[in-house]
Amino acid sequence: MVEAMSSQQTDTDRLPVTGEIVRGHNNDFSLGDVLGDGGYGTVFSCIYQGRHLAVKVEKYSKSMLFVEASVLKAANQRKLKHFCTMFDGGSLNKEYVFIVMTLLGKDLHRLRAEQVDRKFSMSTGLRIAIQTLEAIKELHEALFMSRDIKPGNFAPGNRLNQQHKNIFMFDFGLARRYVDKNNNLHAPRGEVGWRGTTRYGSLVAHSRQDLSRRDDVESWYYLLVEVTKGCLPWRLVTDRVAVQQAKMRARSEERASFLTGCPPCFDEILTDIDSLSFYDTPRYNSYIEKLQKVCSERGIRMNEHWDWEDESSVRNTSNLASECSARG
Ligand SMILES: Nc1ncnc2c1ncn2[C@@H]1O[C@H](COP(=O)(O)OP(=O)(O)OP(=O)(O)O)[C@@H](O)[C@H]1O
Repeated sequence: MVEAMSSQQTDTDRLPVTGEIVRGHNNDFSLGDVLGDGGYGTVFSCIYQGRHLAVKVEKYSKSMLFVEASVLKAANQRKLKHFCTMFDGGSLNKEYVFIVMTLLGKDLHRLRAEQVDRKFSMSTGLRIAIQTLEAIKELHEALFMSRDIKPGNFAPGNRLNQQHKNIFMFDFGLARRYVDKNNNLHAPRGEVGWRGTTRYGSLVAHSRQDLSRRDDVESWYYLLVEVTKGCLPWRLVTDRVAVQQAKMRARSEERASFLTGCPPCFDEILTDIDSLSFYDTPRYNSYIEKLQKVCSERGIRMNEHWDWEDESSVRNTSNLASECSARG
């Protein structure tokens, strides 16, 4: 649907704007409001035949949308629950490429920032953790790894489409197949460049080594602590080496304070993730079962309201910027 293109910048590169019509392989789509901006493109809302959709557009020469399209195609063939449906896609000359997909709600990074004290309830946090790990398991079963697991790459579905109870994974710009054409696991390539996001990167990523499925799960673990506890110790640290050191202390002398207030099974999950090597298949089900057990012990039902569906837990966002810099 969307083909690989040259990485060379062309002088025809441009992005369409709201009101413009983009022509897919099957249909034309009129671009609505801007929902978000990414590295090389923009995501627009779109209504097509009464359906609420999102159109992600990237400049032609910079685009990685062909990777994204491959992931969604594999996910859709398998009817995976936590992935958008890709309805169409295309390109215009050498100007831009686009894909048309399921419309999602705000991402989990933004939703947490809008909560009182930037903190989800334990109910919302644990249920996010379970669904995001299910999504990672599905992605891995489709033979891709994300290499950029973080709250900003997950979002609930849209209420307009009755998908608001389901958390979706999106943005596969850094995704990679971890098997070759014969379905054999790729061998580690030795030292590679940094990929992903400093706050959620695994220790292997910090040491610039090649990533595997276990690194997605380690990144998920940082997401788990952040969405349940409300923050990570290195939230205000920007220097990558200092973040790496903080992640190492969180496993040794600062382990107790890192996991203060967390259910005891978080400690067991971290020990287990740290025991995995490059080729191992992570024990997703074991972690999901542990988190489900915590939910049932605390009387948390899987279909409860999310915090963001409850007006009283959403704060006035006018002071967001100053509080963010104070709290990280
Ligand atoms: N299907 C969707 N429905 C609704 N909003 C979306 C959808 N996909 C992306 N967005 C919004 O657009 C923003 C940018 O999307 P995305 O992260 O896919 O782009 P990107 O270019 O890869 O971004 P980045 O450079 O931040 O990695 C997201 O944060 C999100 O708010």
